[in-house]
Amino acid sequence: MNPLLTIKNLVKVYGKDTRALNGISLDIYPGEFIVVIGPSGAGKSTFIRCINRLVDPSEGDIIFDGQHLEKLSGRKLRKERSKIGMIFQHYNLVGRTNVIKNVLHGQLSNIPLYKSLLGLYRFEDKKEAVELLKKVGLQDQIYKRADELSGGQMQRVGICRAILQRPKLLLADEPIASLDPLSANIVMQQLHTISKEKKLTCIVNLHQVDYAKKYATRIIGIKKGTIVFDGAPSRLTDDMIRDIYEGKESQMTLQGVSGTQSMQLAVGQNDE
Ligand SMILES: Nc1ncnc2c1ncn2[C@@H]1O[C@H](COP(=O)(O)OP(=O)(O)OP(=O)(O)O)[C@@H](O)[C@H]1O
Repeated sequence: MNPLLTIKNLVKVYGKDTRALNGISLDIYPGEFIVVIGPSGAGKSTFIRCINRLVDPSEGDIIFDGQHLEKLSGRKLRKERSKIGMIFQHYNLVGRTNVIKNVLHGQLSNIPLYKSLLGLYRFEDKKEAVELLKKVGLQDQIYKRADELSGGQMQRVGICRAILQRPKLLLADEPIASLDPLSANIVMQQLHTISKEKKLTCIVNLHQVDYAKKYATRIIGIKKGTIVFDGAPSRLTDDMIRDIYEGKESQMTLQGVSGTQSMQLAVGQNDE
């Protein structure tokens, strides 16, 4: 099987000397559900954002679906980017717009501007938007304004919008970091279920190691801009987790059976 995404020697330097990524190389294959873990400041967000060029890399190759994304700009970049869905920590919904229109924004790059301004979305897009909203349990909120929803509901709309884009790759940058444990559990479960159903390739940044172990087909551990672990969740031992988070306080959360209790474990008490 050919990789969907190949990253070679990816380096990102912010300003003069903040080396956020220090030469990351890896292949990502269709259908993988990858969770990226690592302490705060390790470079997880920078890594995800370099893939869709929200952040411009300083060096390296990003070969997605046969295209060198690092070389593209303008229309060609927008075209390739439309194949990559993104889920944000703070949802990035249009608050004054209703739920279904927010989901339909996933199709903005595929319809002419005047049609989107007039709300003239295709029938099949509207149908799929409703089906997706049903799937995540928001069928009763379809015409509600997005800013009237809870954080967990907003993120479920964010997932539907990203899926309606019909992407080949889905990126999620700390999708549950702003949510309470119960909502986080629901959002992770739905993200995982929908991605599996749609056979999507996903890369998700998380602080919670327990979710990484529960859902990932492969975990990437990043520390100081370098990959320090790359493998199956079963291979990630407690000692390795400690090494990854050494000197930092991690948010390893142990979920209770109900998913409502969470216990914070501090790994390495010598926090800087
Ligand atoms: N726009 C920016 N300008 C300058 N430095 C930045 C910028 N964004 C990130 N950095 C720096 O790059 C490094 C990696 O940051 P990044 O946000 O990628 O890490 P992270 O692992 O996602 O952290 P967190 O889990 O806290 O979100 C950090 O030292 C950070 O301060």
